[in-house]
Amino acid sequence: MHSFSPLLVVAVALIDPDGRVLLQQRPPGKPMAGLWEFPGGKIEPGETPELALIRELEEELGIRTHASCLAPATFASEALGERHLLLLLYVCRKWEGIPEARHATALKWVRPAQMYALDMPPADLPLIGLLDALI
Ligand SMILES: Nc1nc2c([nH]c(=O)n2[C@H]2C[C@H](O)[C@@H](COP(=O)(O)OP(=O)(O)OP(=O)(O)O)O2)c(=O)[nH]1
Repeated sequence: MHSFSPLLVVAVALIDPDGRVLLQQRPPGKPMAGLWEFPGGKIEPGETPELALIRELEEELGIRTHASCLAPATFASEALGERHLLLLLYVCRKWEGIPEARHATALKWVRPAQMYALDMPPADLPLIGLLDALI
């Protein structure tokens, strides 16, 4: 029987009071370098999605949030080389600290409609319209 072992990734749309969303640019040397993505990363064994996201936000942006501030929004399902990516997208409007690019090349606050003009990973493209309707 074929065994399905997806790559589980958790990511978040941080939304500011003006309805803009934070994107970060993937650094050189990583797959999909230069593309604009939602902050997040792989869920490590034993982690819940929420704890993985809280950890990634601290590591990547130096901000702190709480599981109760993370609302499940939608997901992406996409072939990724030999693997299959399942990306769980949360939204978050409440955090502590000011995001700084600790891993990314750059950060950018954008409205969902502006995302169509940016290079984003293929899995993210179906998420843009959903975010636009949600915010
Ligand atoms: N964070 C994030 N990853 C995305 C998005 N869209 C998308 O296809 N991905 C893919 C890219 C990667 O294959 C995977 C995330 O893995 P990663 O390597 O960036 O995560 P990580 O922070 O755990 O990285 P590392 O420790 O392995 O370097 O998900 C997105 O919007 N945000």
